[in-house]
Amino acid sequence: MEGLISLKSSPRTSLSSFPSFNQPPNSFARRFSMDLPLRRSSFPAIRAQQPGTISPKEEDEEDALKVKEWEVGMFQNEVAASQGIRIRRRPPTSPPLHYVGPFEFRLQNDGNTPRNILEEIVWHKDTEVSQMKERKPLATLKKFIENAPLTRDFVGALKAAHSRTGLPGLIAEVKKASPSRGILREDFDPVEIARAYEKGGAACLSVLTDEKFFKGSFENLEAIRNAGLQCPLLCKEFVIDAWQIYYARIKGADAILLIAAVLPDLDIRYMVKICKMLGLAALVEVHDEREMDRVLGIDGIELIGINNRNLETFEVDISNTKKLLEGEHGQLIHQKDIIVVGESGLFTPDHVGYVQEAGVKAVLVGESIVKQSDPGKGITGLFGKDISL
Ligand SMILES: O=P(O)(O)OC[C@@H](O)[C@@H](O)c1c[nH]c2ccccc12
Repeated sequence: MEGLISLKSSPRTSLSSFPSFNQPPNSFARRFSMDLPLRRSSFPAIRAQQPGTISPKEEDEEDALKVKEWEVGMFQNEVAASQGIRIRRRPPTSPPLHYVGPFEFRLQNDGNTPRNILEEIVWHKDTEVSQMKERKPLATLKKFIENAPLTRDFVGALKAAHSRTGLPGLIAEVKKASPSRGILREDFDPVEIARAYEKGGAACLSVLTDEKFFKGSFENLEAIRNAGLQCPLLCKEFVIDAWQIYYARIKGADAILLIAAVLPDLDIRYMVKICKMLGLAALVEVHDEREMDRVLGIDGIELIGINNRNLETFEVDISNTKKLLEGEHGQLIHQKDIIVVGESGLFTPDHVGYVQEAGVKAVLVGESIVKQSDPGKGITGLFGKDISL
């Protein structure tokens, strides 16, 4: 570390704040270090005379790019950490995604390995999104959106269902599998399930689009959108880049999930604005008090989801909804006229009654209804009465 001492003089960085997982690229250390042994090839002048090597200018540019990538990664993680966000974005030095040899040979827990499932999902998403972006650049998506049909009123549908039934409006989730529960339903026909949900009285539908961890897809979202149903659709994704919001809009979403455990405040502000611009509702998900505080400090949020499942450990505790709605939080939510959605782990009419009592006007339910042979009847079981009437 001593070799990096001259970094202290950089106006934008401080050595003490370097996250240990995010080491600078070698070229960076090389450039700024007085102590590192100088290899012959480090001297552009000498190397330039060797035939077949890259030019000093090329190497400089490559170095500059690596430094930039590393700096951006570092600041992003630092900003996030200062807001209590534990999920780190994929460090530039993380292990390759393709097979490079036996797993045992890779370095574990040196900061290059995801610390929990949410971090693993987010790191994988980073790679996935950069590949998708290359294939469909934002400019192309924007052109499609110009001709896309109007979105449906997601929040309005929840409010209408709540006033019609006196029960929380239901967002019924089309979910084939999850990392914590494995496959939930073998005979999985997304459109059939969506139809059954709508018939059973769901106000809105949630469609998982993550392929690797939830066995969902954007094709499912699109197919459900094209099936002629009325319910507004939530795109259930791990959004880390605004590009995904545009993509979801094209594939038929009326709303999109934004997870506060993953996104710093500035990203949430920016993404909420993009959602408004595109006619989408943003469901901003929180799991603890700190995230609730952060989200309540952001203007323009209409819909907050309280996840009863901790996405880092998979623990489910429905009293989390109650805890996060007590005291000042509850008052602020009321003043701001925000609709709260109770999410995850709801199986019985008692559970629904419990979160309603806590103050939610909507619930998001997957497992307990998707597992039933008739998911529409599953809804009747969940509420203890037929809510389709
Ligand atoms: O199947 P459950 O326990 O009823 O949960 C549904 C929904 O809340 C859950 O799928 C969920 C809530 N937030 C998420 C974020 C990503 C993936 C999935 C989720």
